[in-house]
Amino acid sequence: MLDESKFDLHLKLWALRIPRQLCKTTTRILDGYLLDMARVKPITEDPTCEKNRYVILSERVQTSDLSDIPDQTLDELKKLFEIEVVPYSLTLGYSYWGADHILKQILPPEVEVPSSFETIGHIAHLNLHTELLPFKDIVAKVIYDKNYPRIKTVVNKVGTISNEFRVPKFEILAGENDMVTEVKQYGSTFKLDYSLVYWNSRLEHEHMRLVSQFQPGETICDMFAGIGPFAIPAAQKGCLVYANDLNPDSIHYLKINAKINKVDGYVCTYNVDARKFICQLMAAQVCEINVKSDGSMDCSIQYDEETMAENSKLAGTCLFDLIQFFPIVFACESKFFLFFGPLAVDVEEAPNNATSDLDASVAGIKRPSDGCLEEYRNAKGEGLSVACREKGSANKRKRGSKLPNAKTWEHVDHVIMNLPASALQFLDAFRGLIHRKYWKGALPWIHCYCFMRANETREFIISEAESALNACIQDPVFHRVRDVAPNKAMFCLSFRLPEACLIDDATNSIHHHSADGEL
Ligand SMILES: C[S@@+](CC[C@H](N)C(=O)[O-])C[C@H]1O[C@@H](n2cnc3c(N)ncnc32)[C@H](O)[C@@H]1O
Repeated sequence: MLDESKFDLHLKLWALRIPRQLCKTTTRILDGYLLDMARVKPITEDPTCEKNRYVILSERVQTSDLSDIPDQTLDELKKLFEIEVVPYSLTLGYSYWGADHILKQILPPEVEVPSSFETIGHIAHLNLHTELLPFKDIVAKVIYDKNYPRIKTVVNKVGTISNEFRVPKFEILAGENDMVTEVKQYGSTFKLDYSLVYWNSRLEHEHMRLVSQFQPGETICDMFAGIGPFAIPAAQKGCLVYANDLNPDSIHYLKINAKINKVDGYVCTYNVDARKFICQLMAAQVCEINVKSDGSMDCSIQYDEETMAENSKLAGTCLFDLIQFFPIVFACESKFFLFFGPLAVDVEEAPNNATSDLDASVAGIKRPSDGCLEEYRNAKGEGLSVACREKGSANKRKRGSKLPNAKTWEHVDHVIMNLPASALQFLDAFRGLIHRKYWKGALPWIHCYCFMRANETREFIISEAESALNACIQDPVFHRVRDVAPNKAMFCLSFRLPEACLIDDATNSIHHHSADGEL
């Protein structure tokens, strides 16, 4: 328990009783001799007469004869009114002092007073050093008292982050047990449960820096989107965003945030592993699903029409994962055909070498109706999210911005990879992912976040990225995001995906660079 009376400071001061209408002139004349303490006004009510005021004098004025004030100043006052000096007692208590003043008195001198905390909506995250842990409750109470009502919950991280969703465990030290909050960043609103999803307020500038590089109308893929701090502002700017996260709670809040910010028609959400996400989104593929009489389904996937071996890339993909990705669905009796890759452009352009099942069904096939999707939902008993590009409103989106027409296997402008601990290791997913014969325009920019330790160099990071891609990176751009520890910094490595990563359609093989960078 904190004894708040311990912080009371009793001051014995002097005040002048003056007519109310002379307050301004008197304070001007007494400049330098008035009480000068933060958050305490030197003019106050006279409890005995409402026509008068007390002008409280500074501690420098120690006697009632006012001998500490120059005669000249007093003479000036005497011209205005008859000087009347009264004793004035002032008590500055717990509520007056700031957290820093109180904590300095409570904590042992050898312990450093915590100077700041991260604010996430109404939550204060303390992140206390080990030496402060024995005092955590009292520190939290002071932080809570001094910042209420802006702060309603004070938490501290327990242990180190070990889970793949990058969400720390928290203990609530003071205030309400409520971890659902709202944060505003550069005009976007984010709702989140801080105990379930990743959030770092310190990345605010980085989110904006990267989004400022996107142009309205561009297509963005965010492989580790969290609750949307890149995705939402990008969509607000006029981009079409494909946003993925492995944490189902992140996707839950990402969807909510897209709605809150009125860009739900422009943010397509996915909840799969990032490697699977980028493969399914950017590879040109054909998929056939057979619904069996017992409601279960069979699925066969073709890459590039004939490369059935590539099926292994999607091994373990469940149908529900797959169906999230495909904007065009055809139904034919008990079969559903999901067309993507070149087939999705237009049914009439279906290549001759499509499988016989596909050939048979292409004749007379109609665009999917809501009924068809509904049928799938019923068969599967789960929600379905497809074809998000035309629905919804976007009041906050940049006026006049046009959504891109190209499909994601034809063109993507930027790929964001913000999982600094391991994003570099996901770069291998781009090997042979894109087919030159379908791709339109420039290859995407990859923005890959990473950590660099004091004993590592930029060249080392680039060589890691190049060996994952199995290709040389041209003109890499490094941006130092922030220092995360004394010998560890977070960087963003941006580069255009090298041509050498593409599948060369003539040979149906991936271009490789030799060691000296030649093709
Ligand atoms: C460092 S956070 C970044 C979130 C967000 N982009 C931001 O800037 O706040 C990394 C995110 O990647 C997600 N994640 C971790 N492993 C993943 C994986 N294998 N595939 C997809 N997402 C993953 C986590 O759930 C987390 O939300």
